[in-house]
Amino acid sequence: MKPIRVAVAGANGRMGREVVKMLVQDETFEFVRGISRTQGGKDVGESIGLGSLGVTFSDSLESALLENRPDVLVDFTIPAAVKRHAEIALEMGVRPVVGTTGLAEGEIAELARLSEERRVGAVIAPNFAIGAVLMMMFAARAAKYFPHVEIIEMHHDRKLDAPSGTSLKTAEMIARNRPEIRQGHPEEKETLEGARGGYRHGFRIHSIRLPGMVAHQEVIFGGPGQTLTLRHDSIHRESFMPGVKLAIQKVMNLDRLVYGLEHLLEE
Ligand SMILES: NC(=O)C1=CN([C@@H]2O[C@H](COP(=O)(O)OP(=O)(O)OC[C@H]3O[C@@H](n4cnc5c(N)ncnc54)[C@H](O)[C@@H]3O)[C@@H](O)[C@H]2O)C=CC1
Ligand SMILES: O=C(O)C1=N[C@H](C(=O)O)C[C@H](O)C1
Repeated sequence: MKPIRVAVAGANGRMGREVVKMLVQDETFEFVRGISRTQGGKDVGESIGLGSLGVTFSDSLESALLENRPDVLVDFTIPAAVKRHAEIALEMGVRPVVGTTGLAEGEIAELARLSEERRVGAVIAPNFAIGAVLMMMFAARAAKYFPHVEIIEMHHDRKLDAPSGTSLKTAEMIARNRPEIRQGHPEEKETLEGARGGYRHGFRIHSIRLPGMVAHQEVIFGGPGQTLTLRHDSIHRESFMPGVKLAIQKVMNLDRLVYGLEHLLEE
Protein backbone atom coordinates (compact mmCIF):
# COMPACT_ATOMS: atom_id res chain seq x y z
CA MET A 1 0.00 0.00 0.00
CA LYS A 2 1.27 3.45 -0.93
CA PRO A 3 1.74 5.73 2.09
CA ILE A 4 -0.74 8.60 2.54
CA ARG A 5 1.02 11.85 1.61
CA VAL A 6 0.42 14.48 4.29
CA ALA A 7 1.24 18.20 4.52
CA VAL A 8 0.95 20.00 7.85
CA ALA A 9 -0.06 23.66 8.23
CA GLY A 10 1.27 25.05 11.49
CA ALA A 11 3.97 22.37 11.63
CA ASN A 12 6.10 24.55 13.91
CA GLY A 13 3.35 25.00 16.51
CA ARG A 14 2.68 22.93 19.64
CA MET A 15 0.25 20.58 17.88
CA GLY A 16 1.95 20.71 14.47
CA ARG A 17 5.23 19.43 15.93
CA GLU A 18 3.48 16.51 17.58
CA VAL A 19 1.74 15.67 14.28
CA VAL A 20 5.03 15.73 12.34
CA LYS A 21 6.62 13.45 14.97
CA MET A 22 3.71 11.02 14.64
CA LEU A 23 3.80 11.06 10.81
CA VAL A 24 7.53 10.39 10.48
CA GLN A 25 7.32 7.45 12.91
CA ASP A 26 4.55 5.72 10.95
CA GLU A 27 5.39 4.16 7.60
CA THR A 28 1.77 4.29 6.43
CA PHE A 29 2.25 8.08 6.15
CA GLU A 30 4.65 10.24 4.17
CA PHE A 31 5.22 13.72 5.57
CA VAL A 32 5.72 15.87 2.46
CA ARG A 33 5.63 19.55 3.51
CA GLY A 34 5.26 21.91 6.42
CA ILE A 35 3.38 25.18 6.00
CA SER A 36 4.31 28.11 8.22
CA ARG A 37 4.17 31.89 8.10
CA THR A 38 7.87 32.68 8.55
CA GLN A 39 9.97 29.52 8.23
CA GLY A 40 9.92 29.17 4.40
CA GLY A 41 12.83 27.09 3.02
CA LYS A 42 14.00 25.77 6.40
CA ASP A 43 14.13 22.04 7.14
CA VAL A 44 11.06 21.23 9.26
CA GLY A 45 12.83 18.56 11.31
CA GLU A 46 15.70 20.87 12.18
CA SER A 47 13.33 23.68 13.15
CA ILE A 48 11.33 21.49 15.51
CA GLY A 49 14.18 19.50 17.03
CA LEU A 50 13.79 16.18 15.17
CA GLY A 51 16.99 16.48 13.12
CA SER A 52 17.01 16.85 9.35
CA LEU A 53 13.94 15.30 7.66
CA GLY A 54 14.71 16.58 4.16
CA VAL A 55 11.27 18.23 4.16
CA THR A 56 11.06 22.01 4.05
CA PHE A 57 8.60 24.64 5.16
CA SER A 58 6.66 26.72 2.64
CA ASP A 59 5.18 30.07 3.62
CA SER A 60 2.54 29.68 0.90
CA LEU A 61 -0.12 27.01 1.24
CA GLU A 62 -1.02 27.17 -2.48
CA SER A 63 2.61 26.61 -3.58
CA ALA A 64 3.05 23.77 -1.10
CA LEU A 65 -0.07 21.98 -2.37
CA LEU A 66 0.87 22.55 -6.03
CA GLU A 67 4.48 21.42 -5.58
CA ASN A 68 3.89 18.43 -3.30
CA ARG A 69 0.39 17.22 -4.22
CA PRO A 70 -0.42 15.79 -0.79
CA ASP A 71 -3.47 13.55 -0.26
CA VAL A 72 -4.28 15.26 3.03
CA LEU A 73 -3.66 18.67 4.62
CA VAL A 74 -3.60 18.63 8.43
CA ASP A 75 -4.27 22.09 9.87
CA PHE A 76 -3.32 23.19 13.37
CA THR A 77 -2.94 26.94 12.92
CA ILE A 78 -5.04 29.84 14.14
CA PRO A 79 -8.74 30.76 13.95
CA ALA A 80 -8.03 33.61 11.50
CA ALA A 81 -6.33 31.33 8.95
CA VAL A 82 -8.09 27.98 9.10
CA LYS A 83 -11.19 28.67 6.99
CA ARG A 84 -9.17 29.92 4.00
CA HIS A 85 -6.73 27.01 4.38
CA ALA A 86 -9.54 24.47 4.23
CA GLU A 87 -11.09 26.23 1.23
CA ILE A 88 -7.80 26.28 -0.66
CA ALA A 89 -7.25 22.59 0.06
CA LEU A 90 -10.76 21.59 -1.05
CA GLU A 91 -10.48 23.69 -4.22
CA MET A 92 -7.20 21.93 -5.03
CA GLY A 93 -8.60 18.46 -4.36
CA VAL A 94 -6.63 17.97 -1.12
CA ARG A 95 -8.57 16.54 1.83
CA PRO A 96 -8.40 18.82 4.89
CA VAL A 97 -8.16 17.35 8.40
CA VAL A 98 -8.77 20.34 10.63
CA GLY A 99 -7.96 20.52 14.33
CA THR A 100 -7.84 24.30 14.57
CA THR A 101 -10.74 25.60 16.64
CA GLY A 102 -12.59 28.91 16.46
CA LEU A 103 -14.54 28.24 13.24
CA ALA A 104 -18.08 29.64 13.44
CA GLU A 105 -21.07 27.36 12.77
CA GLY A 106 -21.75 29.16 9.47
CA GLU A 107 -18.14 28.70 8.35
CA ILE A 108 -18.33 24.96 9.01
CA ALA A 109 -21.56 24.84 6.98
CA GLU A 110 -19.85 26.68 4.07
CA LEU A 111 -16.94 24.24 4.14
CA ALA A 112 -19.38 21.32 4.21
CA ARG A 113 -21.06 22.69 1.08
CA LEU A 114 -17.73 23.13 -0.71
CA SER A 115 -16.61 19.64 0.28
CA GLU A 116 -19.84 18.12 -1.06
CA GLU A 117 -19.71 20.21 -4.25
CA ARG A 118 -16.14 19.11 -4.98
CA ARG A 119 -16.67 15.59 -3.66
CA VAL A 120 -13.49 15.99 -1.63
CA GLY A 121 -13.63 14.52 1.88
CA ALA A 122 -12.86 16.62 4.94
CA VAL A 123 -12.75 16.18 8.71
CA ILE A 124 -13.13 18.95 11.27
CA ALA A 125 -12.68 17.74 14.85
CA PRO A 126 -12.54 20.19 17.73
CA ASN A 127 -10.91 17.46 19.82
CA PHE A 128 -8.91 14.47 18.56
CA ALA A 129 -8.38 12.88 22.00
CA ILE A 130 -10.50 9.72 22.05
CA GLY A 131 -11.15 10.20 25.79
CA ALA A 132 -12.52 13.68 25.18
CA VAL A 133 -14.74 12.39 22.38
CA LEU A 134 -16.09 9.68 24.71
CA MET A 135 -16.72 12.33 27.36
CA MET A 136 -18.79 14.32 24.85
CA MET A 137 -20.75 11.20 23.86
CA PHE A 138 -21.37 10.28 27.52
CA ALA A 139 -22.45 13.87 28.24
CA ALA A 140 -24.97 13.76 25.38
CA ARG A 141 -26.37 10.54 26.83
CA ALA A 142 -26.52 11.85 30.41
CA ALA A 143 -28.40 14.98 29.28
CA LYS A 144 -31.47 12.82 28.58
CA TYR A 145 -31.73 12.15 32.32
CA PHE A 146 -30.08 15.30 33.71
CA PRO A 147 -31.16 18.40 31.76
CA HIS A 148 -29.45 20.78 34.23
CA VAL A 149 -25.84 21.10 33.16
CA GLU A 150 -22.85 23.44 33.07
CA ILE A 151 -19.46 23.05 31.38
CA ILE A 152 -16.11 24.15 32.76
CA GLU A 153 -13.25 24.04 30.27
CA MET A 154 -9.65 24.67 31.34
CA HIS A 155 -6.71 25.35 29.05
CA HIS A 156 -3.15 26.69 28.93
CA ASP A 157 -2.92 30.48 28.74
CA ARG A 158 -1.60 30.61 25.14
CA LYS A 159 -4.99 29.64 23.76
CA LEU A 160 -6.56 32.21 21.39
CA ASP A 161 -10.22 31.17 21.41
CA ALA A 162 -12.74 31.04 24.25
CA PRO A 163 -14.76 29.06 24.86
CA SER A 164 -12.91 26.03 23.53
CA GLY A 165 -14.05 24.20 20.40
CA THR A 166 -14.56 21.10 22.55
CA SER A 167 -16.96 22.84 24.92
CA LEU A 168 -18.99 24.24 22.01
CA LYS A 169 -19.22 20.82 20.39
CA THR A 170 -20.18 19.25 23.74
CA ALA A 171 -22.89 21.88 24.16
CA GLU A 172 -24.22 21.14 20.67
CA MET A 173 -24.33 17.38 21.37
CA ILE A 174 -26.02 17.90 24.77
CA ALA A 175 -28.58 20.29 23.24
CA ARG A 176 -29.78 17.59 20.86
CA ASN A 177 -30.86 15.46 23.85
CA ARG A 178 -32.25 18.12 26.15
CA PRO A 179 -35.06 20.67 25.98
CA GLU A 180 -33.85 24.30 26.26
CA ILE A 181 -34.84 24.94 29.87
CA ARG A 182 -34.04 27.94 32.03
CA GLN A 183 -31.44 27.04 34.65
CA GLY A 184 -30.63 28.82 37.91
CA HIS A 185 -32.84 31.25 39.82
CA PRO A 186 -35.25 33.16 37.55
CA GLU A 187 -34.21 36.43 39.23
CA GLU A 188 -30.49 35.65 39.19
CA LYS A 189 -28.32 38.77 38.52
CA GLU A 190 -24.60 38.98 37.91
CA THR A 191 -22.95 41.48 40.24
CA LEU A 192 -19.63 40.77 38.50
CA GLU A 193 -19.85 40.69 34.71
CA GLY A 194 -19.09 37.24 33.30
CA ALA A 195 -19.47 35.46 36.65
CA ARG A 196 -22.06 33.07 35.20
CA GLY A 197 -20.02 32.31 32.08
CA GLY A 198 -21.15 32.29 28.46
CA TYR A 199 -24.69 31.24 27.54
CA ARG A 200 -25.10 28.55 24.87
CA HIS A 201 -28.08 26.31 24.05
CA GLY A 202 -29.72 27.22 27.38
CA PHE A 203 -26.78 26.61 29.69
CA ARG A 204 -23.43 28.04 30.74
CA ILE A 205 -19.85 27.47 29.64
CA HIS A 206 -17.01 28.71 31.86
CA SER A 207 -13.46 29.14 30.50
CA ILE A 208 -10.32 29.01 32.64
CA ARG A 209 -6.87 29.90 31.22
CA LEU A 210 -3.79 29.15 33.30
CA PRO A 211 -0.14 28.26 32.75
CA GLY A 212 0.54 24.64 33.69
CA MET A 213 -2.64 23.38 32.04
CA VAL A 214 -2.93 21.57 28.71
CA ALA A 215 -6.63 20.81 27.93
CA HIS A 216 -9.26 19.79 30.47
CA GLN A 217 -13.03 19.78 30.64
CA GLU A 218 -15.71 19.01 33.22
CA VAL A 219 -19.36 18.56 32.37
CA ILE A 220 -21.38 18.81 35.57
CA PHE A 221 -24.98 17.64 35.71
CA GLY A 222 -27.26 18.38 38.65
CA GLY A 223 -30.53 16.75 39.67
CA PRO A 224 -32.53 16.46 42.89
CA GLY A 225 -30.14 15.18 45.57
CA GLN A 226 -27.30 14.27 43.17
CA THR A 227 -24.67 15.54 40.77
CA LEU A 228 -22.79 13.75 38.03
CA THR A 229 -19.38 15.01 36.87
CA LEU A 230 -17.71 13.85 33.66
CA ARG A 231 -14.09 14.96 33.35
CA HIS A 232 -11.41 14.54 30.73
CA ASP A 233 -7.77 15.65 30.95
CA SER A 234 -5.23 15.86 28.17
CA ILE A 235 -1.98 16.07 30.09
CA HIS A 236 0.21 15.82 26.97
CA ARG A 237 -0.45 16.65 23.31
CA GLU A 238 0.37 13.05 22.34
CA SER A 239 -3.20 12.38 23.57
CA PHE A 240 -4.51 13.85 20.31
CA MET A 241 -2.41 11.72 17.95
CA PRO A 242 -4.48 8.49 17.73
CA GLY A 243 -7.44 10.63 16.67
CA VAL A 244 -5.42 12.59 14.11
CA LYS A 245 -4.14 9.31 12.67
CA LEU A 246 -7.67 7.89 12.46
CA ALA A 247 -8.97 11.04 10.76
CA ILE A 248 -6.19 10.98 8.13
CA GLN A 249 -6.97 7.34 7.36
CA LYS A 250 -10.75 7.80 7.25
CA VAL A 251 -10.77 11.03 5.22
CA MET A 252 -9.23 9.13 2.30
CA ASN A 253 -12.57 7.36 1.82
CA LEU A 254 -14.91 10.31 2.43
CA ASP A 255 -16.60 12.48 -0.18
CA ARG A 256 -18.15 14.98 2.24
CA LEU A 257 -17.22 16.84 5.40
CA VAL A 258 -17.49 15.10 8.77
CA TYR A 259 -17.66 17.38 11.83
CA GLY A 260 -16.59 15.53 14.97
CA LEU A 261 -14.48 12.45 15.53
CA GLU A 262 -17.44 10.66 17.14
CA HIS A 263 -18.73 10.02 13.60
CA LEU A 264 -15.53 8.13 12.71
CA LEU A 265 -15.32 5.87 15.77
CA GLU A 266 -16.47 2.26 15.50
CA GLU A 267 -19.75 1.51 17.33
N1 LIG B 1 -8.67 19.47 17.61
C1 LIG B 1 -7.83 19.16 18.59
O1 LIG B 1 -7.78 18.02 19.09
C2 LIG B 1 -6.92 20.22 19.08
C3 LIG B 1 -7.03 21.48 18.57
N2 LIG B 1 -6.16 22.45 18.94
C4 LIG B 1 -6.29 23.71 18.23
O2 LIG B 1 -5.24 23.76 17.26
C5 LIG B 1 -4.85 25.10 17.03
C6 LIG B 1 -3.35 25.21 17.20
O3 LIG B 1 -3.01 24.99 18.55
P1 LIG B 1 -1.48 25.04 19.03
O4 LIG B 1 -0.66 24.11 18.22
O5 LIG B 1 -1.52 24.90 20.50
O6 LIG B 1 -1.11 26.55 18.64
P2 LIG B 1 0.33 27.15 18.32
O7 LIG B 1 0.19 28.63 18.46
O8 LIG B 1 1.38 26.47 19.10
O9 LIG B 1 0.54 26.78 16.77
C7 LIG B 1 -0.06 27.42 15.71
C8 LIG B 1 0.96 27.49 14.61
O10 LIG B 1 0.33 27.94 13.42
C9 LIG B 1 1.21 28.84 12.77
N3 LIG B 1 0.42 29.69 11.88
C10 LIG B 1 -0.38 30.72 12.19
N4 LIG B 1 -0.94 31.23 11.09
C11 LIG B 1 -0.49 30.48 10.06
C12 LIG B 1 -0.71 30.51 8.66
N5 LIG B 1 -1.49 31.45 8.10
N6 LIG B 1 -0.09 29.58 7.90
C13 LIG B 1 0.70 28.64 8.44
N7 LIG B 1 0.96 28.58 9.77
C14 LIG B 1 0.36 29.48 10.56
C15 LIG B 1 1.87 29.61 13.91
O11 LIG B 1 3.07 30.22 13.48
C16 LIG B 1 2.10 28.49 14.91
O12 LIG B 1 3.33 27.86 14.70
C17 LIG B 1 -5.68 25.93 17.99
O13 LIG B 1 -6.81 26.42 17.32
C18 LIG B 1 -6.13 24.95 19.06
O14 LIG B 1 -7.33 25.31 19.67
C19 LIG B 1 -5.17 22.22 19.85
C20 LIG B 1 -5.04 20.99 20.42
C21 LIG B 1 -5.89 19.90 20.08
O1 LIG C 1 -6.01 25.06 22.27
C1 LIG C 1 -5.90 23.90 22.73
O2 LIG C 1 -4.89 23.53 23.35
C2 LIG C 1 -6.98 22.95 22.52
N1 LIG C 1 -7.96 23.28 21.75
C3 LIG C 1 -9.07 22.49 21.39
C4 LIG C 1 -10.36 23.15 21.83
O3 LIG C 1 -10.51 24.36 21.66
O4 LIG C 1 -11.24 22.45 22.30
C5 LIG C 1 -8.91 21.04 21.78
C6 LIG C 1 -8.21 20.82 23.07
O5 LIG C 1 -9.07 21.19 24.08
C7 LIG C 1 -6.90 21.60 23.11
